[in-house]
Amino acid sequence: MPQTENLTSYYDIKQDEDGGRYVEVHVTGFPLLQIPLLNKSTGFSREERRELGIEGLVPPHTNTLEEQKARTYRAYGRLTSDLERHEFLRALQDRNEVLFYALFLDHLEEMLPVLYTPTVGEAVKNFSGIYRYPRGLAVSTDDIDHVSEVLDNVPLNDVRMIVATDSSAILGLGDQGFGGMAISIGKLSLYVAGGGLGLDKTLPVELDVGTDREDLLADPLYLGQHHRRLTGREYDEFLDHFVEAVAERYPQAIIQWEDFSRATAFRVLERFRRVIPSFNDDIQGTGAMAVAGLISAARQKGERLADQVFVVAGNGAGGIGVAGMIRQGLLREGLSEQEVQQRLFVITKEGLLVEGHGYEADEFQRPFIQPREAVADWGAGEQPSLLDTVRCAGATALLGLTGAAGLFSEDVIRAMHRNTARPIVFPLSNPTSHIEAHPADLLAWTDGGAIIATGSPFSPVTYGGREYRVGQGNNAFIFPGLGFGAVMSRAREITGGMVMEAAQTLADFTAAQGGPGAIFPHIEQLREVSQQVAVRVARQAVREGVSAERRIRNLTDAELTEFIQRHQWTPEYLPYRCAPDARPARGL
Ligand SMILES: O=C([O-])CC(=O)C(=O)O
Ligand SMILES: [Mg+2]
Repeated sequence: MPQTENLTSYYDIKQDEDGGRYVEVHVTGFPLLQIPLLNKSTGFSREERRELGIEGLVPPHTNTLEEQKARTYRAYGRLTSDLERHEFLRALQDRNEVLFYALFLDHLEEMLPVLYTPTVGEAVKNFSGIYRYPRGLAVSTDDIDHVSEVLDNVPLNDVRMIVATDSSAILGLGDQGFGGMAISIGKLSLYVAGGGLGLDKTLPVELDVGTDREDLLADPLYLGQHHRRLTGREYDEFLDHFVEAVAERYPQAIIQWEDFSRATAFRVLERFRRVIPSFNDDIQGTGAMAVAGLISAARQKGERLADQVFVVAGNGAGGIGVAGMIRQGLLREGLSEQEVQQRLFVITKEGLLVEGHGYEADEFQRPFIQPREAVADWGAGEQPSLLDTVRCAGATALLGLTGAAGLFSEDVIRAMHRNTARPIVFPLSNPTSHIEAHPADLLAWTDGGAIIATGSPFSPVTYGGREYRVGQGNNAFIFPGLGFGAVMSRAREITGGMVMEAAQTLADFTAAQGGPGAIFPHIEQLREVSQQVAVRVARQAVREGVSAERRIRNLTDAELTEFIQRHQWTPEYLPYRCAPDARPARGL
């Protein structure tokens, strides 16, 4: 075990006599410049350089953060592909985090698609090729019996938010092995940029249980474990060890489960959600986002959720998660279970989720299985197709979570358009290459009537001389606020009520501030949305008695907002001082 000497932390944030904050660093000299959380690069003042032993190690001229941003943005402007831009920004993050977030927040709309969906999909696929810096924790099958030692190696003392994936269903891209780490990293950068969580409070995790991809297994340059995925008891034990070790090292941490295939997503969530506060982003985050968008879309038609007939294409974690949230939304509007069943249809790869095809074996999709009688008079055979279902059920809202590019064909959309002048169509699969239909086609096939939102970003589309903004229905509008609200309320559990509250907040925000015709807010509003989501989620945690944070129990709404704002991190350079006990390391 390596000696950690007596260093408990690399730095402390302190206050001077006048109440000004400064950073007291315990590490100085060359190593200080190697820690992205602390490195100000050319931003160190003359005095700091002298005191910290880095004179001569950075260029002579001292830059302000504004100047550094301008310089970096100019270099960024010279790049020619999105993957290159992604690598550039990630390299900046691994060098100087304050500058990275300052730049990212200034250019959120431009850079979100580069750091996150859709380009993050490319980063996942190419991860072994672009790997550079040890960001994030790899917990692999080699570590199964000493996960706590592995966690002890993480140089962060107070992690509150972990995004963990086993990479079995990354976006709509399927099994991606170790490359899924890029998703955990990307999601957490949104927690910081969008939610305002502190940099040192986040930990990306790749749970490397192996991969079933032959091409990866055969590739000596692939960086993950070269064996097939663990399954069954071994898999469960692996996760048990991981969760146990997290709870021990970071007792206040929340886990966001990300991109697990349906076979494990629901099981993992149920197994751990009361053991450690956790939620599944694809089931609950995507579900909440979709319901928020559907509320906004129905409102535009002067209707309610309960007036729609929903077809959800996809029975993975996202599809079943969305169906579950729609069901909750409909029940909340006063429909009975039976009425919900008559208005909510799920489509699998084989066709409608209907009785008699073995779907019953999966308890999580059971609530959405249609009884045979319901489709008996459709004249559509044993298992109606998507088109049959849209036509015969009279669908007015269609959501895609299949990863199947082009699934929403002209036939399907025209059939919907016969059901309603304003079909709600959300092709939500990510990245863009896997989308079920393109917004321009959807508008063309519905004479401009479709109400559209996509999971990946799209530029506005012109149809019939009018410009249509395409709302981005991405769980990025939910998870940073949901997670941050749970962190701030120190929630012991993330309840269904908290998730529903996040959805309602997003819908309310869109109505109030999204602009005319908006189904989702603008991406630049991400921080505002996330803050409101965090406040209302924290309030809901108190209401449900799951908040362990005494300080917020009796706060008014305004006070709670103020409390949350006060804890939101924003990128800035604080002055540095050298800790009295700091001992610069000498020589290699
Ligand atoms: O990552 C995204 O853009 C949204 C998401 O969770 C997914 O598609 O799996
Ligand atoms: Mg996901």
